[in-house]
Amino acid sequence: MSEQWYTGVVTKIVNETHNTRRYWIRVPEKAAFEFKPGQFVTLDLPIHEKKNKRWRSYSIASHPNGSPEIELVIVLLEGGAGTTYLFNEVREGSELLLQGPLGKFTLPEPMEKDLFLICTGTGIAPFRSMVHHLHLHQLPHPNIYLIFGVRYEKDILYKEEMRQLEAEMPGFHYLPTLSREDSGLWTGRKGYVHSVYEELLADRRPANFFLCGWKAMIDEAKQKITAMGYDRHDIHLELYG
Ligand SMILES: Cc1cc2nc3c(=O)[nH]c(=O)nc-3n(C[C@H](O)[C@H](O)[C@H](O)COP(=O)(O)OP(=O)(O)OC[C@H]3O[C@@H](n4cnc5c(N)ncnc54)[C@H](O)[C@@H]3O)c2cc1C
Repeated sequence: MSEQWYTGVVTKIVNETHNTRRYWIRVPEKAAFEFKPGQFVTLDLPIHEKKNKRWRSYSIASHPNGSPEIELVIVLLEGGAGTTYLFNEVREGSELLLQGPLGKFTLPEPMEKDLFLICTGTGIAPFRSMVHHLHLHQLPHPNIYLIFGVRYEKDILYKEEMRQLEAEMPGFHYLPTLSREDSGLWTGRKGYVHSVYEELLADRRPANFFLCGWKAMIDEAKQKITAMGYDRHDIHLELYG
């Protein structure tokens, strides 16, 4: 774990959806930004005098690739000080103070049980990193179910890329699930993420759960998964707030 602060330079910003942006940040002090898929960085944003009120954490959405650059995917929270700053003030070429890599939300070693990666919104970030990493290095893995909840089809992040990975990776199942889509054009899963893993685990086979996103989804998933008879040690969390 690194407690040093680095100056990163924003090299590219791309709108991923109507309210979510991808930020690429290069850290020139590091020849390669080394981290484990699933880890995060903390940004020190100039939004408050007090240090601890300036810090905002973001999962690394890219996979380790030997370069000094990482990608973050950030949703604008209305009235949120950190994301308002990132969306309104930060441009390509801007500098950001960051610390990392941090966190223990990483793939189990060895991976013996089926993996259920359950997320909402930008909670997909650490899982994108993990799945790309497994694919790139052709690492052996059990069945992986990426259950990704958003409200509408327009909110889905990395859609084409995830579909491509699913086509190329035997045992990887991509399950975007929409809670509010009612256009009639969506033929995929509807409802909340919970009904998806409940259905897939009707046989109660051994499984490992990784949950990432905001409190409401995580609390509900923890409660439902333990009610299904799984041990709390099989549940790993990355709570965004
Ligand atoms: C380890 C970690 C990794 C994270 N990774 C990401 C990431 O990859 N992408 C990302 O967009 N965010 C991520 N977050 C959340 C991020 O750190 C900020 O909390 C978020 O960007 C809001 O910051 P803000 O200053 O705009 O809002 P604040 O003013 O700090 O937020 C106000 C309140 O809103 C809640 N909140 C914030 N966003 C949401 C939301 N979308 N839905 C429901 N409640 C919310 C917060 O819990 C807080 O109580 C992560 C958080 C942690 C702890």
